[in-house]
Amino acid sequence: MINLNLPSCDFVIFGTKGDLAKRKLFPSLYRLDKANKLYDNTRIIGVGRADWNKKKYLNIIKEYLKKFMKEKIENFIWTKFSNRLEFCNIDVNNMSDFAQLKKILNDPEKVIINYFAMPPNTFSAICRGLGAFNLNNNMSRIIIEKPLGSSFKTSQIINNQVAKYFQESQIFRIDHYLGKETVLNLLSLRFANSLFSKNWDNNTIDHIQITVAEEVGIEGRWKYFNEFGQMRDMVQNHLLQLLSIIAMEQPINFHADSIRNEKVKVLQSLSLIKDSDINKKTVIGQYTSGYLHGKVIPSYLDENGSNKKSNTETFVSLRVDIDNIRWKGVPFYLRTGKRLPCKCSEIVIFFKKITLNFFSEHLQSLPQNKLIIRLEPNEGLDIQILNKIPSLNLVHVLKSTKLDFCYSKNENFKHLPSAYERLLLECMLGMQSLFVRRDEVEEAWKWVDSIIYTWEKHVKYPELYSAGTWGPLLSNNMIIRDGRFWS
Ligand SMILES: NC(=O)C1=CN([C@@H]2O[C@H](COP(=O)(O)OP(=O)(O)OC[C@H]3O[C@@H](n4cnc5c(N)ncnc54)[C@H](OP(=O)(O)O)[C@@H]3O)[C@@H](O)[C@H]2O)C=CC1
Ligand SMILES: O=C1O[C@H](COP(=O)(O)O)[C@@H](O)[C@H](O)[C@H]1O
Repeated sequence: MINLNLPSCDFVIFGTKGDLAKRKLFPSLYRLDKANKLYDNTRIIGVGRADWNKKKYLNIIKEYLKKFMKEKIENFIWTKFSNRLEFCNIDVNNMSDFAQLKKILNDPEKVIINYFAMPPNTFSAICRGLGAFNLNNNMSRIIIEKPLGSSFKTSQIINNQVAKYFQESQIFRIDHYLGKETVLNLLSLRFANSLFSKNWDNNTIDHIQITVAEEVGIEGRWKYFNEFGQMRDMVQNHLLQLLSIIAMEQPINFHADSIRNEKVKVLQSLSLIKDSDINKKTVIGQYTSGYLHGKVIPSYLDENGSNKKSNTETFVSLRVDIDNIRWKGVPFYLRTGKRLPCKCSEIVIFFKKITLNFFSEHLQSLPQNKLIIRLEPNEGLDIQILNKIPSLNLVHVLKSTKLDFCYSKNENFKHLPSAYERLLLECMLGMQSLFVRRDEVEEAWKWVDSIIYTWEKHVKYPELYSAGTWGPLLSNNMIIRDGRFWS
């Protein structure tokens, strides 16, 4: 149940007809309602450009839920949920339209959560509209989506526009990876287990791999994606957030700023990749047609339908070094791409082999210890260790074996709330630790900009890879050159 000492709230969803609202926000709000996590008087006000009456609006939202939720709509929950719904016809470029919203938001005691599920070039107009009607007062919060800008400079412009109307404590920058259960578990794994907390540095770890592989292609977002590419769409935010959590020092407590302070230090310590290393440490790719699960997949260029040429990357792999005492000499290999063989996100920690002991000769030919953190699917962990094979043999023969923990096989771990459910709830409660602070976004952009700038300077084109494969061969070469292999 929600904490009744906190003020109740209303949600305002700008962009109620958009893809994000349909696929993620309404289903998550429905599930929060089903879990009794919304206040009785919470309303959900959809903002969009349409002449819809309430009946039409309710039908539309019900259709979204039917289409995008795995579970069936329950009549009782739908009745409760639909009573919360209202529609407000606003073109955010017409400031006077906000007067209608002001009329609806008539309870000064309530927190208002404004979700900007809209293109970033509308953020400034929304802020102005809210400001004009004092809807940016201290009861008001905003949630803004990634990517915030397409470079350090453009992210500053957006952050500055928003900061004219809202304090940092009112701004919730969402990165949905931070709401995934398995990502939240990284904190527990690292800091609640002495097994790992004491063995998490360059004395014990050889290298770390972070893979975020997607099966999907561009899914009707070609125009947006072609401007951004995988580096800006995925690495700048999701992958660098994962890396920061894996690499950060232990925060002094769970407070938002304690966690964000540690993450930002990691981002500030990312080594810049020298011009002369750009081909050694970075690989970009673009998919051509291929096969996935026996189906023919069109190339990136054909997905667009207009035969437009493009050098946008749909795949990136990088060797990242962190310039601090804990991580000196431990490379982080990052890889992410569209149209890879499976949807699979995982972090693999490769521990160093033991050198000087009585097994040492034998050990050199055996795999090193690994901790495999499966973010999705098959959420869970594997630990790979060496065990003696039972036998009467007088010498110890060792074999790499797995300790496997899988969420779905454990009664207490079966229900995984979705990332957006978690993040909407945290915002309702005013908790910012799972949201990204301005300096984190900006530090991540500075580092990503430096790489993109070098790619452009050296006119680096993406290597082609067939859909359904693990990206360009050069990505394998990048890691093999260091004497290692992708997991
Ligand atoms: N879709 C996704 O999975 C993800 C999206 N995001 C981010 O979320 C945000 C929204 O994305 P998405 O839902 O895909 O975008 P869409 O283009 O699907 O939706 C945007 C919505 O904004 C509305 N809109 C645009 N201009 C105005 C205006 N002047 N007044 C009122 N409404 C307006 C559009 O209304 P109309 O229909 O009338 O044009 C549309 O419903 C973006 O910032 C995106 O980068 C981030 C991660 C994932
Ligand atoms: O933010 C984004 O994330 C999705 C991948 O999210 P996931 O939760 O399904 O792993 C990605 O497909 C999209 O391009 C990007 O904008």
